Amino acid sequence: MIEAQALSKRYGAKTAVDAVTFTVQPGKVTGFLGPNGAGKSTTMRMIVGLDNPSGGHVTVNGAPYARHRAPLREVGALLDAKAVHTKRSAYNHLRAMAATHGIPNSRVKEVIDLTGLGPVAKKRVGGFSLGMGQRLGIAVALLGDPHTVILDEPVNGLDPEGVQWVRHLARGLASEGRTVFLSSHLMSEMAQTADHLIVIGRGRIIADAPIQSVIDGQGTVRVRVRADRPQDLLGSLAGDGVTSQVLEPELVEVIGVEPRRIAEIALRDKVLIYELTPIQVSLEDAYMQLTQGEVEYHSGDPAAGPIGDVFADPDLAGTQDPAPQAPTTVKGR
Ligand SMILES: Nc1ncnc2c1ncn2[C@@H]1O[C@H](COP(=O)(O)OP(=O)(O)OP(=O)(O)O)[C@@H](O)[C@H]1O
Repeated sequence: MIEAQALSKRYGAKTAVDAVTFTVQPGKVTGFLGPNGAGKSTTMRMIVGLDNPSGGHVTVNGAPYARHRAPLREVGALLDAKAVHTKRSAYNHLRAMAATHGIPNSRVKEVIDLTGLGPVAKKRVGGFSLGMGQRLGIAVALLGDPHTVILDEPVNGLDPEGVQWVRHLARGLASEGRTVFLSSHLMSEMAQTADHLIVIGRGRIIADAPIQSVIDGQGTVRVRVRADRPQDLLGSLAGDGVTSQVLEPELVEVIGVEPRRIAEIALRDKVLIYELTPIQVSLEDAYMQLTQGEVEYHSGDPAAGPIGDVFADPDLAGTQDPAPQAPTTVKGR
């Protein structure tokens, strides 16, 4: 179990983590989500004693990380796979780590098999691909057979088989009663892996709940509608908080209006509806809504700026796919 109490980290004038209090429970996979720069890695680093808190405290399995006599057996962490720059082979790197922590060689072989590193175990780590480095980082995290596993972006660089493997690994560790805390920007993956979510924005917790509650809590209704006069229907549906997107000439997606209300308005306006399908809101939808206003580093409009200028080059005109129609917010119902 991980317990953080008013945990804070400041770097000069920047507050990276702002008095967060949370508990990561054993027997579950807890996902840690948040926009770039929200404070996820800093929080994870403080949990394993790599950064000192500016305020508050955090314990793992009842004690601060540094107080554990055999920390690798308590907590295994993958924090920065690239940090392993060594001329050693993966096998020797793991053996050295095992030796300094009193872990038998048989466990080294086990984690090599578990992480699929067998074919490259004798190769120098310096020549590893991102994905192999990531697998080695996970092997290190699992070396001490720890009760608590912390994985920062574990699927980064992994191929689809590797992504699926991490999912099964995380679920398997949790089903054995271990505490599993992992971050990822891949919402579809997180949706399949996590039981519980902690969402952080600008250093503060903005959600801490079972995953389904996070999705349901946003109260978003998304409905696909096929109609003979969709533009007329959209005009009548327009209102605050209502967003629509034309997908095909007679197919629109409406966000923010219940299906029954759409049908009532269509009936009143004599618009023929021949499909009305509520769509399951995704974790990504819920996350985007939850973190609106918490994103510090915004992406630019790809149609503008220097890249947009390239597309505007007459020599390139007509060589690009047409841009998809952006969602429109319609107001004034
Ligand atoms: N060593 C440091 N010195 C100064 N500022 C730092 C340091 N480490 C992190 N920060 C800042 O603290 C904030 C939180 O960073 P952190 O890496 O924890 O975010 P994150 O949620 O892990 O982001 P990402 O998703 O991009 O990995 C950022 O604004 C970052 O620039």
